[in-house]
Amino acid sequence: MLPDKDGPVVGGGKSFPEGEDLSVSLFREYLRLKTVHPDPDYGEIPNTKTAGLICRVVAIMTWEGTNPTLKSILLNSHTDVVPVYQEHWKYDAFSAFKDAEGNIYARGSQDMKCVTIQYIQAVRRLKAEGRKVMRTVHLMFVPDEEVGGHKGMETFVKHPEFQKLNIGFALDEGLANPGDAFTVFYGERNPWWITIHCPGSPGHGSRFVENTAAEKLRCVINSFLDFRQKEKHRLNTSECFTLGDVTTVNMTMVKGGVAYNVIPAEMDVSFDLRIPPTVNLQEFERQIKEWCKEAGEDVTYEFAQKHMNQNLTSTEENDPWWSAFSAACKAMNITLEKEIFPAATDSRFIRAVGIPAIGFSPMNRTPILLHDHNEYLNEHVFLKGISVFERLISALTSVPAFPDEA
Ligand SMILES: CSCC[C@H](NC(C)=O)C(=O)O
Ligand SMILES: [Zn+2]
Ligand SMILES: [Zn+2]
Repeated sequence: MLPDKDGPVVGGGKSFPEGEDLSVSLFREYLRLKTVHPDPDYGEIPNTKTAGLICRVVAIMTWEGTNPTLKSILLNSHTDVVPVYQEHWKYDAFSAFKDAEGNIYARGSQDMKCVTIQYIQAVRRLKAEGRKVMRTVHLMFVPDEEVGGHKGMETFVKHPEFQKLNIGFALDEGLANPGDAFTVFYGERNPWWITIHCPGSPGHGSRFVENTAAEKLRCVINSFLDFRQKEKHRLNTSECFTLGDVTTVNMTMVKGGVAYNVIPAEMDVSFDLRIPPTVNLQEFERQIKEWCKEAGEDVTYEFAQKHMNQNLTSTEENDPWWSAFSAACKAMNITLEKEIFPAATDSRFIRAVGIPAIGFSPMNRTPILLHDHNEYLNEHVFLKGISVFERLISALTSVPAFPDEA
């Protein structure tokens, strides 16, 4: 249940700084909760901690529409945040310190505790104005997005409780935009995390042993990094490309060897690949197979992540959801920049079950600081975002019934 009027929802009974907007106080209060990996505290669930169980909570708040049989709107946000290197922060990363310019420093201030509170406050304001919505709104708070979403959204989208929500359209996180425009994401690159195993002949470190693991490893690394160079060049020489339009390749782990003078029997290398939805994934895997074959005998690969779904959310003007979203932004004089999200969010699981989803965190004139040291968000940008969500929620909940919903 959402409260009807302004009043402390989080941290009830606490006094907030005098003169501060209540929404800002609630935001800072939420930032102080340590939902940080590797041991996020998702709340006090009786007996789970004492029983030594791992607690993963999905919370849903519902604002029922006047026509609850119609498809609903999902406002999704994750509750966890990534760890910090506290020594590199100007302030305690969980104190939500606000400086003289109104910049609020905290882990999660951009990713994505701001959006969570903005959703809640937008709904609260609409309700306080006595507004009714035609389509039902669900606010969903999910754990574990930052560690791949396996025990969070990936599992939950397959649950009957999720299906019962009858979601027609979803909003989820986006990224800040340093300029005046706001960025919206209508798709994501597929993450592939791959390890290549290079076995070879062992022997004494003083000899020219044939068929060594290192020679194969070198060949594999060259193939992947040559491709990386080409993609980087493609990005840097095209005016209209963003990171989401090219494949990134990063070598992130190398393993192998036991001593200076023992030629190892195996060396392994791992890569983080992010592949745009326009790439033919089967062909790309064939290319990887070819690189392994060229590297030598018995070079094999295995995936730790291999996402194959390439669903995109329509941003055509004749799409009713997009048309409502973009018209609301136009009415607010907001310029939108449409992009493919370069990393992976919970939207990929939502799109994979056929629900259109837009990644949107309303933060313009803000440097992209997610996962970075000194992540911050200005309170005025944060407050503007609440008004933006008010308009968007009104517009999306008013999308007329489709023929199949009547
Ligand atoms: C592949 S699961 C990991 C998810 C993580 N998401 C973000 C937004 O950093 C990533 O893209 O690495
Ligand atoms: Zn996030
Ligand atoms: Zn994140």
